[in-house]
Amino acid sequence: MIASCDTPGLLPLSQALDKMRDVISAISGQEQCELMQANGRILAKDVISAVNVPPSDNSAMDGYAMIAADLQQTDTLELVGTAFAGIPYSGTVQSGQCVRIMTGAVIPIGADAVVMQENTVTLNEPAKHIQFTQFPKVGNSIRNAGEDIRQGAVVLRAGTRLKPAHLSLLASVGVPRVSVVRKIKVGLIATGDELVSPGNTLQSGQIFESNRYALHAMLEAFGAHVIDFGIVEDKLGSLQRTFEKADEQCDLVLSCGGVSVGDADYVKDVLQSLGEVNFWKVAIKPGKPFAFGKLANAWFCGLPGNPVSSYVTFEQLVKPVLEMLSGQIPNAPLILAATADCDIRKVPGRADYQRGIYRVDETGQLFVSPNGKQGSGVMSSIAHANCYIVLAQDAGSVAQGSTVHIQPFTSLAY
Ligand SMILES: Nc1nc2c(c(=O)[nH]1)N[C@H]1C(S)=C(S)[C@@H](COP(=O)(O)OP(=O)(O)OC[C@H]3O[C@@H](n4cnc5c(N)ncnc54)[C@H](O)[C@@H]3O)O[C@H]1N2
Ligand code: MOO
Repeated sequence: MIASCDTPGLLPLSQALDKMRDVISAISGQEQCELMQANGRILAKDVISAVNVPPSDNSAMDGYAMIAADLQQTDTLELVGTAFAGIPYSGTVQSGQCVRIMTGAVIPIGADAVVMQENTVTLNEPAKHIQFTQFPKVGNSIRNAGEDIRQGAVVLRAGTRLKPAHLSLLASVGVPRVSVVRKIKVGLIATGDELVSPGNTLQSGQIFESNRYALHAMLEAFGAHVIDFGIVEDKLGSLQRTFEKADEQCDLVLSCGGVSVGDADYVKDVLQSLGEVNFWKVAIKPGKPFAFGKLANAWFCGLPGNPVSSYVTFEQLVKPVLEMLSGQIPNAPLILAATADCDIRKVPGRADYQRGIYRVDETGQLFVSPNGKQGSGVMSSIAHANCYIVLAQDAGSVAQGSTVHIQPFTSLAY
């Protein structure tokens, strides 16, 4: 029997993700990575700080360090020395004395406050006495030892995807390299007799293969090691052989196309013969015929061939699989409320991921409208959009002025 476009009993997206979470566990391989090369890698172990950051109390300003209580009695102190960042003052500050101090220099023993130099007057040349126009509290302009990170504290948790700020944070605790999860190996397969690579001349009935380019780029952006198996013809034997080869080498095999109910849609049959289907058909639009299962060795995701469907299912279903496999702390997509700028058509039965353009008006309010034709073959709808308009599975059409949910594309980036 041929399934109709909105067959009842499709698996809601949240349940599909739960089913994946139930069976997938993180791979165990890890490797050492120099900090300079670690951007985008996923931490395999918690990092504990061996030091305080900053290591010592130090000055936040160029100025003078003194005993704050002295400036309750007098406005002028004797200048007894200098503290530079990296070259501390070797003496002890006594009552009535002050020390010239630079930003980052260790607070001299005895001193308990710093006054920035703009709030002082140098009385003689060379300077022997400093007059103060600010009367500080204890701790003024002092950065305390350990105020950023305490010795023994967890700096970053296992599963953190390292971003530039994390790298500086790790360097600040003196870590030169980190244990990261090894790259997930992903095999990429496009299926379809009609597909030819860009650079060739199209014969009658052929189209340029395009899905692999976005999928490859998104996999690389995640930090996966991609093994590209190219375009495979719609023949059971060819598909079977390619899947077997990919299964031997990969943690995850991704195919696109051939997963629906047509006479040349063999992907599910191959999955059934080489492994097992966990689920097939999800209640999202586009992307309904998405299939998930296990081959002998690798996990398997069968993405629909329509270009927008393959893109959307990658972001909504495959990306979470990559996070699960790499033990990454899940990165829930940002959902914002926006006002529909126009009526939006929607048929109940599947959750829509319409491609939209949001804008912020002069009062800061967010508005959104669908971007052009919403067909699952219309790649320009996604290429020129900046968000998904997410309409719930049971919802119908939405009237202009209603509140809808959006997922900005920037929040889906790694
Ligand atoms: N009778 C039914 N027909 C269809 C149903 C259904 O429920 N009943 N579902 C439709 C939906 S929804 C989708 S999505 C598609 C998915 O089908 P397949 O995954 O089998 O994909 P193909 O048939 O192989 O291709 C669909 C479309 O996309 C083009 N394509 C495929 N691969 C690529 C590629 N790598 N680069 C560019 N374009 C590609 C292909 O030429 C087709 O035009 O099924 C519906 N049918
Ligand atoms: O579910 Mo399909 O709408 O063409 O992607």
